[in-house]
Amino acid sequence: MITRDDVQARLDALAKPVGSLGRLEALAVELALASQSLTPLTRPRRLVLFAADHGVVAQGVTPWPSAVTTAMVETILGGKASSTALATVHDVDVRVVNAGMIQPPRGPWPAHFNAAAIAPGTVDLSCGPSMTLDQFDTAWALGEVEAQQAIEAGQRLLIAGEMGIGNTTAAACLTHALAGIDADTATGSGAGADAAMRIIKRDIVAAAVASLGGRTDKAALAAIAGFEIVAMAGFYAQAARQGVPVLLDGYVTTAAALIAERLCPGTRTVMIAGHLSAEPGHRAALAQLGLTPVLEWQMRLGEGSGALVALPLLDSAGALLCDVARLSDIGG
Ligand SMILES: O=C(O)c1ccc[n+]([C@@H]2O[C@H](COP(=O)([O-])O)[C@@H](O)[C@H]2O)c1
Ligand SMILES: Cc1cc2nc[nH]c2cc1C
Repeated sequence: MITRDDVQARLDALAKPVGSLGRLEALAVELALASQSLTPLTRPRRLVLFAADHGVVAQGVTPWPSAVTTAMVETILGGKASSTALATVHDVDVRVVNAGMIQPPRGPWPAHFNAAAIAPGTVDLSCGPSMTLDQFDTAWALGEVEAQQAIEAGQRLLIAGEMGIGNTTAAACLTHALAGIDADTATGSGAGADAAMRIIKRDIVAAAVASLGGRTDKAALAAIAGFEIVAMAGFYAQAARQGVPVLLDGYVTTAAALIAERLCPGTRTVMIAGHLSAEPGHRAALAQLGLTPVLEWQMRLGEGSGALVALPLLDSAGALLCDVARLSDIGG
């Protein structure tokens, strides 16, 4: 078991004044602890993008139609999305998973696309449970298998990203239920809700979580989650089981991380927070997991984009631990 003191001692012994690399040293500590290695690797790495649709879109919680989920997945598969541009420039392998879209992307599908769709979108969570327990288990297993395949392919760092119109409503419900913040703080503008739409969204979040009566067991979480969110939770849990670090993206991936930590305590030990999303509940969600974001850049895209922008800083932290001589080796 590598402790914080072990990593700090190694950093302090390097050929540099103690503490001279500031926050980068704190990030190196996080990476070493998450990897349980004093020489952690950040390559090769993979982004798995989970996509799904949300029945609650029918309530007017987002200005975008569900068809945009499909259009964006087609753009991602075509390598023309923000996420794929960032993944390419940072040497990140990409896979795309249809966890439950209403309309699958047009074929032909490339080999890096997993077409396993649980259902054509969730049930509207304002009308009843968004998914069955069986669907929850299937979504969880989908994420677990993606993580396991990535690890068996030699990936040393994993990122989950998501695409799903309406999924910030599910994320707000989960954060309200699991991070102890009220519905108003948990509810943001998502992909562009205006003030009136945000009030509708907040009231739906408040009512859905109130109907759980304080429960946060698997059945309760299944009632308010989305297929891509549960799949990401399974992905994180499997990465943790294998001791492989995960770099979190924004509000939606952190909602998945909260589910993983609730159902598989200890999953958070492999997590590093890439950035603080502009969604107002994100800070509390990260605090619940004991995480400090690398960047605070007011990003709110999803698709793994915030994690990808933070990634070069993680590479820098890893390079310190792997490639810098000790002061004692240079006669200092
Ligand atoms: O994760 C975040 O921090 C985040 C914040 C705002 C929006 N999003 C993305 O926007 C979409 C959901 O927004 P909405 O308003 O339709 O719920 C979904 O595709 C997410 O990837 C993601
Ligand atoms: C265009 C668009 C791209 C996205 N990527 C992630 N969420 C998104 C939401 C929209 C609306």
